[in-house]
Amino acid sequence: MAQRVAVSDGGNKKTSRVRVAVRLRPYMSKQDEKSEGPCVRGLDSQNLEIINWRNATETVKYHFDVFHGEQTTQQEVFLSSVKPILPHILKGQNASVFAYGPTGAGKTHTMLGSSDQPGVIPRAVREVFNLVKAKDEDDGWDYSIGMSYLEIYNEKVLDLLSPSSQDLPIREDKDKNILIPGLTHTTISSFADFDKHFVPASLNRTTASTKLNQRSSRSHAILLIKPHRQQTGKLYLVDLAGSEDNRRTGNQGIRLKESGAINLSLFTLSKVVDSLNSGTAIRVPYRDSKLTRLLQDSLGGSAHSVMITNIAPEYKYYFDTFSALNFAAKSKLIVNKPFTRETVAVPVLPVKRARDDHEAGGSGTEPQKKRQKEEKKTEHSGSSPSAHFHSLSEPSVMDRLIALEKLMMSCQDKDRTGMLKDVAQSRKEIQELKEKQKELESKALLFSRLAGEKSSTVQEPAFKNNTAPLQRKQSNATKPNKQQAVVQPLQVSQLQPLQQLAVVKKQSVCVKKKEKKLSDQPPDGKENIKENGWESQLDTSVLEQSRKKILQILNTGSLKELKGLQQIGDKKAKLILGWREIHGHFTKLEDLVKVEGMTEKRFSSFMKVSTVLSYFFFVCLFVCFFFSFFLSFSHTDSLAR
Ligand SMILES: Nc1ncnc2c1ncn2[C@@H]1O[C@H](COP(=O)(O)OP(=O)(O)OP(=O)(O)O)[C@@H](O)[C@H]1O
Repeated sequence: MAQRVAVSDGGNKKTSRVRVAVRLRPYMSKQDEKSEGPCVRGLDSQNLEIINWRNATETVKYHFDVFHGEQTTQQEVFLSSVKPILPHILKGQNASVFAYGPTGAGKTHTMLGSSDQPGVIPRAVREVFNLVKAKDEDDGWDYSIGMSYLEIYNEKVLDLLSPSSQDLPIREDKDKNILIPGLTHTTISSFADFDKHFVPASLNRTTASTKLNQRSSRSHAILLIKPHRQQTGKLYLVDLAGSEDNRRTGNQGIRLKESGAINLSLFTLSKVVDSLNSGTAIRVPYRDSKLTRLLQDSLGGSAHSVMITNIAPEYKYYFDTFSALNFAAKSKLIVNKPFTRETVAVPVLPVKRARDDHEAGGSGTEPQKKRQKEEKKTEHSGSSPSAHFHSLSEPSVMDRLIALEKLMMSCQDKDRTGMLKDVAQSRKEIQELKEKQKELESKALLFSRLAGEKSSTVQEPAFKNNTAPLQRKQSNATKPNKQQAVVQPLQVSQLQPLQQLAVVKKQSVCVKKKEKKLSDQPPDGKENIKENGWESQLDTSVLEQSRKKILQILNTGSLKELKGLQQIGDKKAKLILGWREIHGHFTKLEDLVKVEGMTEKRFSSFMKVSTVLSYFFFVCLFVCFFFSFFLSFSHTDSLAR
């Protein structure tokens, strides 16, 4: 069994890192109608692997303190992950055990369990009684224990032992102990006594049905156990609400709001665990959520903490599993660099242990082989392996995976430096392109005034001669590199169809007319363009590309990049970032109307201006090139004369 690791903070104080266990729940084939088999599996008692979303013939391997496979019993989880930390609370140290993971992956099963398979909570309480009893016999201790039970729902602290109470405050005393004035503290003298209070109080917890779980926990449930002695520490047993992707849970309205609060507090928890384990953060962001504020004296410092990350094996949980593993691996990584990213080609996959075969229930093995064969075939045929993940084919999911992978990779300093360089380079290029665009727009306006109707008689060779420098710019901006695959400026996408421009001259002229109409419209860009007319006059492939790039910026762009979009100011960009934080990614551009203050009209105006401007940009270039040629031609002509 892995030992608790204490990391010296340089002084006398020792800081315990958070031990991380991962528990994979059994495959529930009924839930997965397609019976695709598992996407993740255990390798041994500390390692597991998940299929690589980028290339389905590869796997990503993770290492943790403990890995609990599908067949692991409740007793085994308790013995290996929880029991060892309990004696510390009798020595005056605090401890916390929390179950983290996606909705429906087995957190409540792990923490609470059922009457025939009791989980961590009843087992830990029983064990604390045993420990206290032993002390009582040895040193004449008082036998009783105190319990409190609360939930954090929508960032409110609610007393589950006194359900009528309101949101309770969280305070810190002079010794940095976290207190909740007004929280019920009940004395229990036996396990039966505990049961008597705990069971009805658990029914007060906020749960609701989501697409993924009939009884999904919508709050973080926190049980506090404290032996009645001056010198004892306290034990927090926490069943966290599920980390969730709202597109899959089908959450709307109040569920969506709950979900926002859940995801934000889990995000803060991840930052806290990360900064604790890195040991480098000046400030651990405990105060950023009620959950972490409450756990402050029992997470980090001298406290002993265990995080049991629950995951599910079905493909439909793939994205959630991947995120949960990265969250858990990140918290392990900094201490002993346990996380390794390896790729294992299918033919040389480690031979499954007999138990794994059994776990797959026979049904998982065949479809998996079949799938691997198909995956290989597709790889040879040159199509993207990620296409196998039909549930992941959504571009926004891909974007999130790319962002996640960046997060994973960012832990390696070398990659991080390279990435930062690339980002800086991309930003520089975006800025240059913006400046160039501005310059060209003003030149084009000047030339168009001079030229009047002559622009329609443009000759192709002049245009061709002038394309080279811009193409060079374009190739610089689009050279394959990680960051540009994720964040691509609108201006870059506008440059791509440049080569087509000479061929589709007729369309350009058509857009030029549109440009005139645009200039007639009022500043909000709402009027004078017939609803169905403007898009139909633009080249559909360019239009599509333009929409795609805008969506990409909405989903992955920084505040600055969002502000670079037409009609998106500082406030709107912040609202977009906030929406993204809470709800995940925009699946389509039309989702933008869900952002506060973005009405249908504003959205339509935003779309028109953004898309038409990209065309306008081409026209400017076109006119500019023509006049450069025209002027040089007139100059040569006058010299000849
Ligand atoms: N290790 C396991 N063995 C058997 N059944 C399990 C296991 N883990 C979970 N389950 C079953 O899976 C279902 C979902 O589990 P559970 O309710 O514990 O998920 P959860 O992560 O707490 O979800 P939520 O976040 O929505 O509350 C339940 O029916 C549970 O009994």
